[in-house]
Parts: sequence; C-alpha cells; structure tokens
Amino acid sequence: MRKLKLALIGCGYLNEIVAKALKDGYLPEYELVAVLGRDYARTREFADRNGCKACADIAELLAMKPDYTAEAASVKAVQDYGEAILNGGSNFVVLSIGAFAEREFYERMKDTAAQSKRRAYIASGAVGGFDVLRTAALMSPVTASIGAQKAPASLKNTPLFTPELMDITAPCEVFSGTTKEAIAILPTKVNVAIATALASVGPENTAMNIKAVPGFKGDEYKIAIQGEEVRAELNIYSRTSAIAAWSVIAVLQNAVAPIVF
Ligand SMILES: NC(=O)C1=CN([C@@H]2O[C@H](COP(=O)(O)OP(=O)(O)OC[C@H]3O[C@@H](n4cnc5c(N)ncnc54)[C@H](O)[C@@H]3O)[C@@H](O)[C@H]2O)C=CC1
Ligand SMILES: O=C([O-])CC(=O)C(=O)O
Repeated sequence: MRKLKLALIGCGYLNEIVAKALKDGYLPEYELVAVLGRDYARTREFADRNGCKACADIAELLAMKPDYTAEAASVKAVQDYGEAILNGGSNFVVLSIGAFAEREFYERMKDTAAQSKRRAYIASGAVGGFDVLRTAALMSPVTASIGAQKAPASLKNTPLFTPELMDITAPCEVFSGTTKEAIAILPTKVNVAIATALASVGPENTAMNIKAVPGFKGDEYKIAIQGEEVRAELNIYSRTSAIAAWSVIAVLQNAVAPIVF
C-alpha cells in the first residue's frame, strides 16, 4: 500500500522528535517528504539528516502533495500557511494552537477545511483530557480554567518577567486573566491554554493563572471543568516539552488507526 506523505513545518526541537519517531518505526504508514523552516540553511541540514526535501516556501512544500502536514513552528506560521495547507489538499496537525484564539481565523480555517474536505487536528500538546472537556461541555453549561506553574527563568524575555522573580522564595502569581489575554502576552508558551479553551468554553471565557515557582523544573498544568453533573480536574506535569511532539505522533497514529481514541 502507498505510504501517506508527511510534511513538517518547523525544524526545531519538537519536529526533530517527530522525524526521529518516524525513523524509529512509530509511524509505519507515513513517509517524510518535505520540511519548511524559517532559516533555509538549517532546513537543509534537517532535510539531509532525515531524507526529505528542504523547502524554501509553502508552495514548494505543497508541490510535494503531502497528505498530512504537521506544524511545530509558531503561531505566525499557522496563520500564514494554515489555509494554503488545507486548500492544497493536506490535513494539518497543529501545535501552535494559539493561532486559533482569533475567532475570525478559527472560523476561516473551519470553512476552508470543510470546503477542501481536509481536517485541522488540534494536538493535545503538553496537556490533554480534551475528550472529557468536550463531553462535559455538551451536557450542561460549564466553567473551565487552566493554571500553569513555570520556573521563573522560563519567563525571561516575556512581559511577565521582572528581575525580582529570580529571587522569589515562594510561588508568585504572575498572570491572572483569560486564556485569550494569556496567549497575546506569551505566544509560544501557553498554546495548551487555547487548546483547553477550544475544547470547553472558548478563549475569552476560560480563566488562566500562571505562577512562577522557585526551583521548579518543567511545566505543570491544572485544568478544571465544572458542570451540573460532571466535574474534572486534570494535572499534567512534563519535565520537558517533548510530550508535545509525542502528541503529534499520537494524532498521526490515530488518523490511520482501525480503532480510534
Ligand atoms: N501545544 C503545545 O503543547 C506546545 C506547543 N509548542 C509550539 O511549538 C512551537 C515549536 O516548538 P519547538 O520545536 O520547541 O521550537 P524551536 O524554536 O526549536 O523550533 C521552531 C522551528 O520553527 C521554525 N519556524 C518558526 N516560524 C516559522 C515560520 N513562520 N515559517 C517556517 N518555519 C518557522 C523555526 O525556523 C524552527 O525551525 C513553539 O513555538 C510553540 O508555539 C511548543 C511546546 C508545546
Ligand atoms: O511546553 C509547554 O509547557 C506548553 C507550551 O509551551 C505551550 O503551550 O505553548
């Protein structure tokens, strides 16, 4: 049987893990055909290492006729290429889910996917439990929230960082608001919050708080949903963000699986 063609957007930490998983046999139904990054020299190196075509732009990637394109790049990459990918006949697996915080873009992607008979998949990334969130939200009105714990240093180069954070000796709340406000401030750090919101009550209605915790390593998220009949709390700790790459592999497995989660 013909293998499904897989293309990657982004050739950094996470897609390196996806490409290695392919080599290691986790996705036998797929072959890697193309990669697009921001820096062409780096894209070439990635392509040479992984035996696929280095693309200079999205048209070159789509000319390889991928069945699936998996993104681990940036919110901007999703905004810039999302519609072209679906219109080009490829399904699209997304990790920079923050792009969908803008309702207008979300609706355009939904229409484009429907018209092109392709799908955009929201990977569970560094969290999960979207099944129970979606189910509970169907049953009754719900409230939903996500709390994040991060190391003070991981907030460097963001508007939430102040030098005093490096000296805290107890957890310190650095953000409280909605997930939509959070992704506007931290476009590369809280994609999981928008995914949680899309699976429940939407980016404007899902509450978020972020705590800087001294001595903390990794990321920890606590998702809570409360409806009339269902209450769920999910705690997800990850030492590194590798879990996000593995969630893409899980989506790609599910897309061809005879038994689907
Ligand atoms: N949903 C989730 O749980 C998570 C989502 N992410 C998202 O995944 C992204 C990738 O993460 P990493 O692999 O760790 O980052 P990285 O910085 O190691 O790699 C990013 C890659 O994307 C490329 N890129 C960026 N913008 C691009 C554009 N407009 N067009 C083409 N290529 C572009 C860069 O050249 C680089 O190769 C993050 O920026 C973040 O938005 C990251 C961790 C968890
Ligand atoms: O790795 C994480 O903790 C999550 C992350 O970066 C994101 O949601 O964008």
